Amino acid sequence: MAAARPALPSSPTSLLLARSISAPDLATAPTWRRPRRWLVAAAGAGALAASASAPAASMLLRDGGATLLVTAGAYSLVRAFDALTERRLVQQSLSRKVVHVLSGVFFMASWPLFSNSTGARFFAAVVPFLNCARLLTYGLGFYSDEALVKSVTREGKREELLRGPLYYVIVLLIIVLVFWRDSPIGIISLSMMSGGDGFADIVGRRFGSLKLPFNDKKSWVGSAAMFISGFLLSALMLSYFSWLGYIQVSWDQAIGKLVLVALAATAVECIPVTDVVDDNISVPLATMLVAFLLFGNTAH
Ligand SMILES: C/C(=C\COP(=O)(O)O)CCC[C@H](C)CCC[C@H](C)CCCC(C)C
Ligand SMILES: Nc1ccn([C@@H]2O[C@H](COP(=O)(O)OP(=O)(O)O)[C@@H](O)[C@H]2O)c(=O)n1
Repeated sequence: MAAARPALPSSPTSLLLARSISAPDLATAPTWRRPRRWLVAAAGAGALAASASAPAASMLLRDGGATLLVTAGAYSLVRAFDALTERRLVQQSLSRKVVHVLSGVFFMASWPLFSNSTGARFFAAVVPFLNCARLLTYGLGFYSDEALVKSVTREGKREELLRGPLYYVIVLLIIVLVFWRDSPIGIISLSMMSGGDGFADIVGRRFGSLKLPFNDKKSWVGSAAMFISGFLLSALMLSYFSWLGYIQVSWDQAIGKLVLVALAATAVECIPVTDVVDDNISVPLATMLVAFLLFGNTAH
């Protein structure tokens, strides 16, 4: 009586495995040549795991690639302004502020490069984290990076890296981890810090002859530039993320709320507390508070 034929495995890999010993051989093959049941089961499990984790693998690949790309972008931005400052095509104080504006805006604009996985924000957070480490390393003098110092400091002193620039990048890290791209609070806070505060300096230094009565270091024009650029950039970035489907914006209410948030951020920026709290801390914190009170966690 012919020996009972073992049931052929059904999953793709185990079929492949079994095919290496064709079906008729299975019945007559000596025991040592029959695939062990555990081996067939393991191969089947592997095939199932591989087919189930394909999307996860592609997300991992996408997030890893986006992290590398944005990190390279950050490095290139600083290098570009180092070259412009070196060739005296851009003043050092202007270079710092343009890097201040562009790094926040470009970083926010890069967020859709990352996948929809729950871990995507942690990949995005790697970029400000690496720049934190970079600013600390060079600001504390463990190594020197003249390009970085020239493009993001006013007086070319490495210790300056440990104040404004470091606070700025820490705020970027917090915004990515806490709010990410599906909350208007982070988008508006980053817009006010990068666009608002950045243009307040750029415009105020040039045209700000009429100083504020309560703060002779700031001007009416600079504060107006803060309000207008912060409001416009916030509206632009809310539109960007809304258009991409990350948030829903009810513009009939959002515009009025954005005006109030921009007013609050501008008020905080112009009060004379810079000696106590850096603008890169006070402006985003004030914006987060007011945006949370007005928007909650939705942009309605
Ligand atoms: C100069 C900066 C802050 C100083 O502000 P303030 O004291 O003058 O008010 C900004 C420092 C930027 C930092 C060196 C680089 C940050 C890069 C960012 C995390 C990612 C940008 C990516 C994008 C694609 C360019
Ligand atoms: N509201 C403002 C803000 C800045 N500014 C001008 O920009 C310069 C730098 O501003 P700031 O001290 O806020 O600079 P950061 O602390 O943002 O780097 C000030 O000394 C003013 O000349 C202004 O005129 N009005």
